Amino acid sequence: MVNALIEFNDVSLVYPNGHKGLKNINLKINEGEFVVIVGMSGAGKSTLIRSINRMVTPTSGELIVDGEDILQLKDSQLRKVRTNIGMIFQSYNIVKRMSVLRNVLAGRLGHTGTLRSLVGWFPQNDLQIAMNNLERVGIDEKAYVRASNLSGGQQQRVSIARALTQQPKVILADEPVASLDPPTSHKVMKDLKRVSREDGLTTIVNLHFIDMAMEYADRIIGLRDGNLVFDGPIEEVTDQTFEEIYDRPIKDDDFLGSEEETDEKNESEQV
Ligand SMILES: Nc1ncnc2c1ncn2[C@@H]1O[C@H](COP(=O)(O)OP(=O)(O)OP(=O)(O)O)[C@@H](O)[C@H]1O
Repeated sequence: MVNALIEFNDVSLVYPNGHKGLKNINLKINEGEFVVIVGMSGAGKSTLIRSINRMVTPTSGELIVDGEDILQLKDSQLRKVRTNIGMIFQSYNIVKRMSVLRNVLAGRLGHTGTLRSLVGWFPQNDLQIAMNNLERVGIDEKAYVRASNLSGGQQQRVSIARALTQQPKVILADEPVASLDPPTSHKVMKDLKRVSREDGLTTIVNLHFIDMAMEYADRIIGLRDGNLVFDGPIEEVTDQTFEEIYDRPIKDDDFLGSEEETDEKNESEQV
């Protein structure tokens, strides 16, 4: 049976300045789904994603994550829920002066405890989990390299490996490829989709290019001005769907473009 892992019931979020970031959102996301959220800049994509681990806090409604209304949780309970949610950001959020492996091991923090990790002591099992995840995204040979020496695409793979090492149920990815060139963007999205599938993770990704959304989503959620204006499987999505979500005709700029091969070495040199 498919269970809803995440459920928004009439969720709204009003920012302190009075701006309505989310307006009465009703939404169910099932275990194992790969959902892409699309919408114009300012539509509320980040707000929606960041509500799920309460990086921002909705001001009304009910937001159930893995059986708990996270809007009712106290700090310690919230920390527990967050260990089940891996986060991937546009800017990678890795510690550049530390090794790749150390960055990935940070994914074990919720399991191992901060004190142990501060002194750099991780159980052998954690090391194995981290190395295995580096291997899965193809950068295990970089484990002992300083993270600052990696290309953008490689740094984003480190952050994917870190999220996996957390052994979460949910991955939230907020514009994960917005800083990467088109071919690297496709490679990173392919990795993310593959590992999510392999681990049966529920994955929610914000993307702002139509072709990327169409290529990787199982299901598209469209936001416009804080409202949910589309929710359906990829098979039901047409150009017109995007025109309705964007409230304007589609333009060339809405497409990221070519997936053609790139030389990752060149990419490393640029970063
Ligand atoms: N802390 C804040 N205080 C007030 N308004 C905010 C705050 N954060 C976001 N907003 C506003 O809420 C709306 C939704 O922002 P959000 O970042 O969720 O949009 P988005 O769809 O992710 O856009 P983008 O693609 O540009 O990142 C925007 O109008 C934004 O200006």
